Amino acid sequence: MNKQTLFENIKKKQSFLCVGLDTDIKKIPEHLLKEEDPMFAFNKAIIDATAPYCIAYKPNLAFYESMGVKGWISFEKTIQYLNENYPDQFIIADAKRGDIGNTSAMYARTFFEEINLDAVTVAPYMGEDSVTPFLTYEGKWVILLALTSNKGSHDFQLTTDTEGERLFEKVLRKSQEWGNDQNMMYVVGATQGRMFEDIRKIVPNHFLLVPGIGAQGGSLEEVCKYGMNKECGLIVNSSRAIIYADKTENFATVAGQEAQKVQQQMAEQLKAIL
Ligand SMILES: O=C(O)c1cc(=O)[nH]c(=O)n1[C@@H]1O[C@H](COP(=O)(O)O)[C@@H](O)[C@H]1O
Repeated sequence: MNKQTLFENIKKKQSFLCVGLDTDIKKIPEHLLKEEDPMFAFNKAIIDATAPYCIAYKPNLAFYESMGVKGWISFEKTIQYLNENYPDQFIIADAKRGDIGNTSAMYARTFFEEINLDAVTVAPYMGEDSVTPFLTYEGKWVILLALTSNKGSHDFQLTTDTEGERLFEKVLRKSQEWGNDQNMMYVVGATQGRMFEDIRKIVPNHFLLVPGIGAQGGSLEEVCKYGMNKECGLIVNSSRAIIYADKTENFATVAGQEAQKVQQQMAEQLKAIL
């Protein structure tokens, strides 16, 4: 999916919500455990209920890989279900990969050839040759970790070099030599507040993937105030606050209602640019 189509979908849906499919077998409603594939059954119900209110889904690979082969099958079935039934959804593999060039090429093959995803999250730490193999696919996206939502972002990302440049700023600046706003996005945590101002000085036109509203307490208003650009430029993720809002047989309906609440807040914010 290209950037223009993504923005068209945002305008159409009045939403820039990404529902995070962090499907934990220990947290899904008990009645699903008797299904042949409980993780897929959960995802399917969540997707059907939330799809009108979001423009993207982000399955986090850790949740699937922790279940071994079974989890990988649930992951593949979920992607296939999305591709067949909701082709306008932007699908992100939250995998946080990156390795020496030939290994990164294998990761890219996994997510862009073997399984048909739009984007994959990539850690920039190993540098150019670890990122560029993901960028050789037309219409696919690399989402580079820049300034993450967690406490540990202070350990490296927010530290400053001798010239006063912070590490996340170096990531934003340097990576523009490898890709552009048509094939690269950046992860910026919703918990980072006013830092979005500094980020927009370096990458005014790129889309940002923003996790951290909901369970991690980040503010959607603040993200929009400092991070939104004229093409929205934001895909804001919420996982636990939506998918585990209810643990009863009614879970999917409640997840849909939670997604709709976020969508309504987003529609308000979009008035500033539309
Ligand atoms: O890459 C990510 O998506 C990510 C980066 C980041 O800085 N912080 C962050 O929370 N995430 C992911 O975003 C999701 C957040 O989930 P909730 O806190 O439940 O909404 C999880 O899948 C995290 O792994």
